[in-house]
Amino acid sequence: MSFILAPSLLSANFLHLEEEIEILNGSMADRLHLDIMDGVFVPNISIGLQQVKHLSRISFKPLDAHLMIVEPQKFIGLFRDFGIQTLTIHYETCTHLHKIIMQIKENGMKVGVALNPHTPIEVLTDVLEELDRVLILSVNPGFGGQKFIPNSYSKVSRLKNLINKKELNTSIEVDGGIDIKTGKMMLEAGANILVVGSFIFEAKNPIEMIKQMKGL
Ligand SMILES: O=C(CO)[C@H](O)[C@H](O)COP(=O)(O)O
Ligand SMILES: [Co+2]
Repeated sequence: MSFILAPSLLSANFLHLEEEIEILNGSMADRLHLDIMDGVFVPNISIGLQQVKHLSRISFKPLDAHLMIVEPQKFIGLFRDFGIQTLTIHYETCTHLHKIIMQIKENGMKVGVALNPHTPIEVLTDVLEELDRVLILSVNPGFGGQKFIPNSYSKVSRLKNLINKKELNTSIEVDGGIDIKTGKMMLEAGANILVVGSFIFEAKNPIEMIKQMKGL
């Protein structure tokens, strides 16, 4: 099946990020997923803006930023300057969601909206036309290595139906607890972008694991 594989750097070795990026540069990964956390929207803090700036200089892969931060609109220009290709914001952090979506597009980036596990897909009905992708969180955001929430399967398949009904080609990205088994399930449900963190970085040979996943 043709799909996009985006390793999440969250589970990489943060003491050796440069080497980790070099490994990914030489792998079959399609894109790189950067989890940005603020300790407010989610109970964790990950990488900061300076790290994103430097990572973007050495990555050969296009970069996606998954913003788990309040007031994401404050940082749109900075992420654009760092060369981020797709900026994904959380529905739950945006009072003026439509306005922020348009600001991201005006800044020349592709735009995604992420939904927490408890947030129904219907909240996006009136902005779906504006989106390049919807990110379905299949764990509660904040940490890598969590267990996949099975309800995400029907959520993706309902979203796929809504996208088809509206005759759109919006991408569906799934993030959290993805491995060979859950990844296959989600592709069957209608996802076309898989974000994979711990399953790749905790593998004995991450390059081989990426290759194996690409073969799904
Ligand atoms: O957004 C995230 C957590 O909030 C991460 O992208 C996600 O959890 C990936 O890690 P894993 O594949 O280990 O679940
Ligand atoms: Co993520």
